[in-house]
Amino acid sequence: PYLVPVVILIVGPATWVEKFPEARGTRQSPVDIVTSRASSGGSAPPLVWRYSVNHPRSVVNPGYCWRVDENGYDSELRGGPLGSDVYKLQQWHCHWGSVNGEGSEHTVDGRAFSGELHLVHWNTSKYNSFTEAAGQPDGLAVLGVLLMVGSKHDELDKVVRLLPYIQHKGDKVTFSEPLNPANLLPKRIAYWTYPGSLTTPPCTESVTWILFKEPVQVSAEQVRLNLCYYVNGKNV
Ligand SMILES: O=C(O)Cc1ccc(OCc2ccccc2)cc1
Ligand SMILES: [Zn+2]
Repeated sequence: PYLVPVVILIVGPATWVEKFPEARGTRQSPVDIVTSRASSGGSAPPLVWRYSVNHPRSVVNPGYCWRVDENGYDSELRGGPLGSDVYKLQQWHCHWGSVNGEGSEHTVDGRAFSGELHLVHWNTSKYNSFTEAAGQPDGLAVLGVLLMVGSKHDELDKVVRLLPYIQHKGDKVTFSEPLNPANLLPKRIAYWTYPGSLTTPPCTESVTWILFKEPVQVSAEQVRLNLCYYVNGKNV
């Protein structure tokens, strides 16, 4: 019998460990949140945040989904699991799936959501730059917001309506319409938190994850707009 050449093509997360040893770590994200195993918050102080609203922001196509850069404008996230350090919003971005209902990074009791918004903050009490903080175990704090299909999200629409103008990787558009990132968060601010990592290479274990329990609703059209523009950063 002739020998059939067997080529095993390993792509995606399975190959990340080769290039990014951190991906082999013990606090890798995302995870499935097993709600029955979550301990109660105990006496953690309240999580508080304040964001700048009226400043120019840029929406970028980084090659996956989209990212909004805060361009260093003032903001603060403190309290909750963050000890006495003050964190600042660097950027926020989203993760969408290619099939509705399967886009989130985290799952809750095995259930995936249509998408997940990440507001990425860095520890300004201890570090001098985002890049420096991104390499430290207490360097980053990411607020995670689960997205489900429902009514249209007006604040998020300020970004979604710009997507047709950044269809290719590297495209960027700047807008000055007032936008309050706090309006992207759910009404109820109960959350799960755990020490984790970047969910994309270099998978550095530098993220304190804070995932809100209450999903936020976005319209089916908003999901479609995200899906049709961002499947692996290529416009489709
Ligand atoms: O939100 C996430 O998925 C985690 C995450 C957080 C921050 C992040 O920043 C990318 C980055 C990391 C290190 C240096 C420069 C840029 C990339 C991913
Ligand atoms: Zn993310």
